[in-house]
Amino acid sequence: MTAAATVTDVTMRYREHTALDGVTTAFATDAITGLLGRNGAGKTTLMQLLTGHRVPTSGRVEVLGADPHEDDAVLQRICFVKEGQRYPDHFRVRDALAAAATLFPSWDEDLARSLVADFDLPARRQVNKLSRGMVSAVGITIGLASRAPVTLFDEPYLGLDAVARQLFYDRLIADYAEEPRTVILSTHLIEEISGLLEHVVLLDAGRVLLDDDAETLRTSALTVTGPTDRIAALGRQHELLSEDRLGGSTRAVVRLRQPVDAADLAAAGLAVERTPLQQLVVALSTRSAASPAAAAAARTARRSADYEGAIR
Ligand SMILES: Nc1ncnc2c1ncn2[C@@H]1O[C@H](COP(=O)(O)OP(=O)(O)OP(=O)(O)O)[C@@H](O)[C@H]1O
Repeated sequence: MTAAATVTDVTMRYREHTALDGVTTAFATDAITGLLGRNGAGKTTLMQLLTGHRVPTSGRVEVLGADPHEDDAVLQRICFVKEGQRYPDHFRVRDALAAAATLFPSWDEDLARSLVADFDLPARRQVNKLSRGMVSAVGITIGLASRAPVTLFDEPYLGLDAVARQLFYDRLIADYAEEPRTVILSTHLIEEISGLLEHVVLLDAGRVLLDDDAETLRTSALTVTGPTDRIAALGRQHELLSEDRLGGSTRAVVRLRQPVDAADLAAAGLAVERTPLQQLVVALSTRSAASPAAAAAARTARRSADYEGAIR
């Protein structure tokens, strides 16, 4: 993998609070990465470091081969779309877009116009008179039309309705296909975007809990329902991330340690389904909160890439 951005052993402290704790990860060039994690996990902080808005307490951040905090040329190639972005009071929509057009060398005016039309944005209205969702649409328009080689969206959908969010996802994937670039997207609406993601970085309390390609993750876990004793037997061979019991039956999210044959599980009276990414993220984050020791062990255990193709 060639990396557009690397983060090496980065710790970020705000006075006594450690927001990021020894984070090491990389963001592949021309890939869409989902930066996931619970509230306060450290996603925005990591994005602020990647975009030169903050300097880490320790560790190294490199974007397009330079320290983003010290390199203006690199900053021109990074677009950061933040939740709740503020604009100068007098700015109309078209002023915000015109300002962005001067900032980003790869700005695509045609794309900007078509997004303004798609989102039904009133170009002459002041941004601070727009609805919350419309302000988000302005940010999304800037993020896409910037065509910046590294584009970060930090929960960019605040107030956007389901139709507008789908429009964002559709336009993102269409434009990315035409002009591949490095996209880092932080969101809590995991299921909505899971189909877009090629890679997932899951943060938990300032640490990397999971760092893997999305396809590997999709095949690394199963949701299995059946008699509790058989699920317990499965748990001796694999890792049960979560269990819900109802009478003598249990439904469990199982992280596979070695390949399993779904037909064998079915023959043993177990119903098997794929685990949606959101459910896997919830199960991993919940387990980590319940048992920090288990989470630490999991972090140092084999990456789930080792389970590639685990479901036959
Ligand atoms: N300027 C700051 N001063 C002090 N603490 C901060 C500051 N910014 C963030 N934090 C703390 O650092 C931790 C990580 O915050 P961050 O905003 O990076 O999380 P997040 O994953 O983006 O959360 P959310 O999903 O809720 O947006 C939180 O505990 C937060 O309270």
